Amino acid sequence: MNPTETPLLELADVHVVHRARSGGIFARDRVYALTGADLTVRAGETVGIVGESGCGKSTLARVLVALQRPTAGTVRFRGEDVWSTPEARRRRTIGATTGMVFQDPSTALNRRLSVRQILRDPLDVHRRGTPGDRERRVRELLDLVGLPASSADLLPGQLSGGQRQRVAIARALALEPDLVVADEPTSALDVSVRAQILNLLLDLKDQLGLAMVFVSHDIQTVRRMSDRVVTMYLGRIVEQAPAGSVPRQARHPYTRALFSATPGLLSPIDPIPLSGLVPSATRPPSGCPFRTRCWKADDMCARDLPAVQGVPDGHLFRCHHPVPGGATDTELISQAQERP
Ligand SMILES: Nc1ncnc2c1ncn2[C@@H]1O[C@H](COP(=O)(O)OP(=O)(O)OP(=O)(O)O)[C@@H](O)[C@H]1O
Repeated sequence: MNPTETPLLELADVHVVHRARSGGIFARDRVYALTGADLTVRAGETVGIVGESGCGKSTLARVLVALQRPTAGTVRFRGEDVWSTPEARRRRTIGATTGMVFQDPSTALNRRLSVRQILRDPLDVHRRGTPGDRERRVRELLDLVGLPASSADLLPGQLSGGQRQRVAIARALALEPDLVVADEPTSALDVSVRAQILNLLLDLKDQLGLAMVFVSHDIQTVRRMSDRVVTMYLGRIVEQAPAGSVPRQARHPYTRALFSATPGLLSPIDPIPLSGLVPSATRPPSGCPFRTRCWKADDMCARDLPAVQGVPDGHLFRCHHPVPGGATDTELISQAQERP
C-alpha cells in the first residue's frame, strides 16, 4: 500500500438524512443515518466497520458503492467526484469497479434466475467480451468461489445458504472489481458455514488484490479480517485505528466499551459498563453523540462536537476526553464506575 497514491475512495464530510419510515406525528422526522463521515479506502486494504445496530454501518456501505447518494458531502472514486459525474460514466467507473455482498443471499439473488443468468447479468449489462467470453467468465467465477460448473443451471432455491452466498460473492466479482463491500455477509448463514465464507473472502482478497470493506456486529471477525477498524456511533465515525492496536490502544471510550464486551479481547473481568440507551437517530444529542452514555462526559461534550485528533499510524478519533492508550481494563472500569 503506497500512502501517496490516489486512494480508491475518499469520503469527505458525507451526510445521509432519510425521511423517517414511521407514520403518525413523526412522519416528517428526519433520520440522521450518516453525519460528517470522512473515510479513505486505499487499494488492497481491508477496512472493518463496527458499531451497534442502527449506527449507520449499512448506510456507509451503500455510500461506498454509490448505491446511496449522500444528502451532502463528497465521494471521490480514484479522485473523481462520483455524484457530479454523469450517470453513464458513474456506472462505468465506480459501478463497474466495486461490488457489494449483502447480508442475506436469499433476498439479494433473484429467485427466478439461474445461477448462470445471475452471473451473466453484470457482464451483459457492461457488454464484457463476446457471448463465449461471458460463458467462460461464468465458469471461472464459479470456480473462484468453489462451486461446481454444474451449479450454473440451478436456481438459488436449489442451493444451500452458504452456496447462495458464494453465488452472491461471484456476482460481486464478475466485473473484476477493485473493491468489494461486504455488509454482514455471514449473519444470515448457519454458524457451521460462516467460517468457510469468511475464509473464502480472505482468500479472494489476497488472490485478487482486492480492497475490502467489511461490515459486521462481530468484533472478533472484523478484527481478524481487517487492516483498519472504523467504529461508528449514532451516524458518526468516532474512531479509526489500525486493527492491531484495537482495543488496547483505542482512545475513544465507546470503542473501548464496545470491545470490552467481547470476551477474551480486552476484559479479563467484566465489560466496561455502559449506562443508558442509544439515543434516537431522529434526535441525536448536541455535541458528542456518545456523551449521554459516556462516563467521562462533561459540559464541553454537550456543547461542542469534538474535533478529529490523530495519533501516528493513521489512528484518528473524536473525543474531548480520550481514554489513555494502553490503560488497563481495571483502570477503565473503575473510571466508568466513578461516574456520578
Ligand atoms: N431508507 C431508510 N429510510 C428511513 N430510515 C432509514 C433508511 N435506511 C436506514 N434508515 C435508518 O438510518 C439509521 C442507520 O441505519 P443503517 O441500516 O445504516 O444502520 P446499521 O448500523 O447498518 O444497522 P444494522 O446493524 O441493524 O443493520 C437507522 O436509524 C435506520 O433505521
